[in-house]
Amino acid sequence: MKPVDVAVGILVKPNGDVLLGQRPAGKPYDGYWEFPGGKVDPGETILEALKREFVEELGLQIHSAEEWCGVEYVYPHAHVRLHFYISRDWSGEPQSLEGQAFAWQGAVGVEPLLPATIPLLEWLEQVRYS
Ligand SMILES: Nc1nc2c([nH]c(=O)n2[C@@H]2O[C@H](COP(=O)(O)OP(=O)(O)OP(=O)(O)O)[C@@H](O)[C@H]2O)c(=O)[nH]1
Repeated sequence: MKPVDVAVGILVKPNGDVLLGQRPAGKPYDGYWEFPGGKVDPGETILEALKREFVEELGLQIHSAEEWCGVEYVYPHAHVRLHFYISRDWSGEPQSLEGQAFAWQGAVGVEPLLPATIPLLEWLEQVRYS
């Protein structure tokens, strides 16, 4: 399976909370929580995809974001290459434009999380309050 590039954004509030979304019904792993994002379209940079996904899914504008880390994971339905970005420079209030639930979390307490996303939480503790 050829890897698919996915742009994923970790939006951090000044108090350190991060935004998570729940995958809607009908998608693989529906009901699982993830950091918002989606597949990079052909001809698009990862940052462009990130900004587009946040507008489409949540009505949020990301003004700038910093590349943080990459994780590759093979699911039964896909082989993904996740590009995680951190942004503290965004505007708007999240809206559920695709019917998904979302939540700002301090210590991440929502469950279940997508398997590829779980190791990120520990790393995140080291940067979110910096
Ligand atoms: N946005 C996001 N996707 C993640 C995370 N962790 C993770 O494994 N993924 C995987 O990355 C892919 C994201 O693509 P997507 O949400 O645009 O695509 P999808 O599977 O819903 O399919 P579709 O959009 O073609 O219907 C999925 O395969 C998803 O399982 C994460 O934290 N955030």
